[in-house]
Amino acid sequence: MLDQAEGFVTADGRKIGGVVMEMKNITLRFGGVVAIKDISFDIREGEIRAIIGPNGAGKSSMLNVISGFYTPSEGEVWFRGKKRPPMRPYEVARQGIARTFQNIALFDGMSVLDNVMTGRLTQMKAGLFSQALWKGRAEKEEIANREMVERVIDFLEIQHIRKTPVSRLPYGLKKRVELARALAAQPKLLLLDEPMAGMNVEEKEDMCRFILDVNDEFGTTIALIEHDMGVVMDLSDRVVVMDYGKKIGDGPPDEVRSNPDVIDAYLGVAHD
Ligand SMILES: Nc1ncnc2c1ncn2[C@@H]1O[C@H](COP(=O)(O)OP(=O)(O)OP(=O)(O)O)[C@@H](O)[C@H]1O
Repeated sequence: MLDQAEGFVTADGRKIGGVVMEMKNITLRFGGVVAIKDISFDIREGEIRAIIGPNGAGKSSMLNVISGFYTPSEGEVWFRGKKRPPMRPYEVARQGIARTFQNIALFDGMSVLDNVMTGRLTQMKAGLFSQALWKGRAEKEEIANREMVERVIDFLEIQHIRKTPVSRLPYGLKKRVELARALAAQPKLLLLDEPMAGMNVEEKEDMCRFILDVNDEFGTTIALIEHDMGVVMDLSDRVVVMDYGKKIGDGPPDEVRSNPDVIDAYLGVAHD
């Protein structure tokens, strides 16, 4: 085991680094509904962190707090050693947090390539004015953007559909294009909202492999919500379990699997 401040080594020998994101005593209310009740957990550099729980447990709300879509009613969000003030989602994206959505959010009429290019928008520094003044700098940036996009397209094996409009793609490939767009932003933290939802077994296997490869090859820290327990247990280094807005478990998959509260609340319950 390494020092906890520096990180730790998982049972299968993966090295996990220091804390990248810390959620401290987060509470989120919607009027009278308390979606998240005083939850704390952290996300460490290089890990795959899952958030699971039955329907309505508060998982999406939590992901939306991390991505800046919701500002918590109470508690603090710390990212890379700094307390994060309330921010708009685009500002959070600029800090290096990218996400995919439960219901695919791509530009249907645009090609795969153009969709993935939009992932670079948060990275672009040269505005219209500086593009006019410093053509060279804008050109350099454009080349770097293209290079990153090509690398991601190659990596996720979607070269053959690069010119295809997204509307013509089957569901599993659309999900992969969404992953590509998020990855094109070179995020420090990648949030995946039910990346396997609605997929058949083969598509799930592919997506699983790509998530592991992204984590491994790009070193990307990943936090995901997923309903498929098999997937969660196979993929994740650590799992947070939520139920009725509370945290009822937090630890490596094996530990969480044998936690009686988790078995009661989630694993023993049939889930679609
Ligand atoms: N915008 C909102 N306004 C009011 N209540 C909300 C809102 N979003 C979520 N909630 C409520 O907060 C609670 C947690 O919902 P959330 O969608 O975060 O759960 P979840 O674990 O992601 O569920 P699922 O697995 O069904 O997606 C639920 O009771 C839900 O009805």
